[in-house]
Amino acid sequence: MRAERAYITGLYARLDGEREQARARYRSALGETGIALVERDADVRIRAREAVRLNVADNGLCFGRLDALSGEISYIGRLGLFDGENDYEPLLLDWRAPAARPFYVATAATPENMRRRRQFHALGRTVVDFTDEVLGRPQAGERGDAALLAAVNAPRGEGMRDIVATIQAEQDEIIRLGHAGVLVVEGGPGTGKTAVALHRVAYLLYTQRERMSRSGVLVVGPSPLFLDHIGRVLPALGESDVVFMTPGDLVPGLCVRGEDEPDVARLKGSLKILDVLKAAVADRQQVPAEPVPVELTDVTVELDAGIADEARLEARRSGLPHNEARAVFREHVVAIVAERAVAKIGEGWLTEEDGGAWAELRADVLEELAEHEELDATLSALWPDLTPETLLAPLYMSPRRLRAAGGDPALFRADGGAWTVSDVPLLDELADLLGRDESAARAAARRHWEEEAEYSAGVLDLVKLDREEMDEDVMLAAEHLLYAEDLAERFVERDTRDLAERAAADRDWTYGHVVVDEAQELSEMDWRVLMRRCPSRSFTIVGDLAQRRSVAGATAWGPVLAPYVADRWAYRRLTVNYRTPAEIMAVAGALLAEFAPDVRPPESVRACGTRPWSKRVADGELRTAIDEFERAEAEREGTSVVIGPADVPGAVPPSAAKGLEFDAVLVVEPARILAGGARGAAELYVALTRATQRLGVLHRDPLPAALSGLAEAGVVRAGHRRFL
Ligand SMILES: Nc1ncnc2c1ncn2[C@@H]1O[C@H](COP(=O)(O)OP(=O)(O)OP(=O)(O)O)[C@@H](O)[C@H]1O
Repeated sequence: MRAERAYITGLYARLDGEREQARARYRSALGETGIALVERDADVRIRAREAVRLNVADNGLCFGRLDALSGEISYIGRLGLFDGENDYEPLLLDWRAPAARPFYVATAATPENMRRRRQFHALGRTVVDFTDEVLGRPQAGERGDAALLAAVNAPRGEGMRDIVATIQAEQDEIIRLGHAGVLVVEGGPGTGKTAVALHRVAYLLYTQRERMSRSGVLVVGPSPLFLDHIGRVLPALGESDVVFMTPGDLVPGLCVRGEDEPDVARLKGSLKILDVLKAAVADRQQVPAEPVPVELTDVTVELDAGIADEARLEARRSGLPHNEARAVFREHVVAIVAERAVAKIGEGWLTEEDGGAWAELRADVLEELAEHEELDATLSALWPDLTPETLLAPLYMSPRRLRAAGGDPALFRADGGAWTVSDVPLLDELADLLGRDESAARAAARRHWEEEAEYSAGVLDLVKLDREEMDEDVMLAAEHLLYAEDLAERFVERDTRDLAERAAADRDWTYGHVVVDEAQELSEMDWRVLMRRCPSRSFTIVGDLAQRRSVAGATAWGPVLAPYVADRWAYRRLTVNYRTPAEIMAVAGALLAEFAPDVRPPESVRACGTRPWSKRVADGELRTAIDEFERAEAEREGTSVVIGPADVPGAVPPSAAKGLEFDAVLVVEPARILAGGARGAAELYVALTRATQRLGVLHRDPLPAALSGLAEAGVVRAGHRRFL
């Protein structure tokens, strides 16, 4: 123990030394002069990142040691440290380094040329204990799991923690999997799917740093609460090039939380909606019902349905998106209108021989048409410039438009722009179908330019204020040389925002890797958005079909992925539940057997010695019973939650608890959760599997049969703690 303490104290000393150097480099980068601002910003950012990387390791810098059969010893930790004075010998191996792998996968039966695994337990920077496993000698059980059990039993605090010290072999295999394409990881509740996916991100960022830190990683999770819950894990591993989003945030500028009724969500989530969107765009490409007169100086011609139809055909044939095809439409209308006008004007006084005069006439007419405001207005009415929002909102609000596009009447809503999460993939799809609205882009560029020029003019004004203190000649020269707009141009420099910020704001950003959590909830249309964001198809998809709540979600992975990668995707299963103790999983498992008899529940890694309980309450007693639970939990360490139907005060619906966990969970009115919609059983299953220690159920209606394994509260059984 003394030797280990000394070694680990030495590691912290080395870390402190490196930190001090990194801070000094950061400070000097901040003060750098004589280089361009852009370069300095980049340098500062690199140095800041270096300092952050070294800052993450204050707790559990080193958590293990491996002794190989060859006698070689390595220490494993959150980051790599090298001995600067001794040929850069590794002092501490980064957990992601290939040489650290045996630490996670060696077992008594397959020792991977290792003799012993040692796991340290620390308080702050001090090692207080360690456990040893001797490998290569078959023994009962796979691993001496003291460290794992301590980790999974510990009370939960703010957010999820990383699991680097106790990654299990089946998890490690997934984290390090060399598969470059789509990987689906399935497993029951609490099997560490989220933890594994996040550690895989850290691993990919470590092994493919160059590529990943250029393009970043996108993590998609079910709710902002969930993203908060997992938000600490990657920063704790020193990673920051990661963007977190819910499906409602996938289109920049939108932050949508509302949901549609299940039937509408199903319609919008299906690929069949694509035909409706295409037809809705086509429906906005009109021909005039009555001929529209186009008045020119010398003649008036008519823009009739025939002309518009011909031009529309050409524009559609161009294969360009709607807004870009508008130029083709315009060009054809103008060409035909011009021909008619020229023929009309020249009729009777110009002959075939008057080639030059015809050409001149045509040029005059075209010039007039180019600036013709009424024609412009007519063209805009026939083929309007559209944004996804200005197409979709009026479509929802108009039964006529819906009918014309072949949309289900159920898609109607009075407030067209009250976006729901199911609208987000439709808006994203429309961005492609409509193409760029160049006028908007140009206006934005102009605004940007004007703002910059204004800022520069402000700078010049400031300079002028100082004029008394400046040499008059120098001042004049500066004013003459630095026109505001020139100055603005100098300020238009490379974007200096963080990668995560830039990526989140840019619909055309393509990520190096995408993690999809609770992936069973995503609709076919959601998958299209995600695939567009990652053309290289590098995905870690984690989910559990049995926990699916959304009617538009996946019932199998194959059909969801086939349009993008055919059958070229890898599948892995996780089988051990690290969250829910065996006693609670037994109850949840009985429910699972009822609604998904083919799915095997995961096996809990531990029992907690306490049976989950139920209590029947009379109508007026529910509130008091909830209060009682909350009071009892407030006195304990850890976290708790009440999960129930939306109308129970103080309760959160199961959907809001998705992916989260709490030390204690009180489920209220399970029969109503079960009966509440097409996926009620899955919702109740999610609710029951959130607890790491204690589960209670309060009910007024009779308990669903599947929950008969609960102990009735008030009955004290030998060996079981009493609740309430
Ligand atoms: N190897 C491990 N060591 C310690 N804790 C672990 C390990 N694997 C998972 N856990 C813990 O188990 C709990 C459940 O993990 P996680 O939330 O990733 O499960 P999940 O499969 O995503 O669950 P769900 O499907 O219910 O959302 C977390 O507290 C996680 O830290």
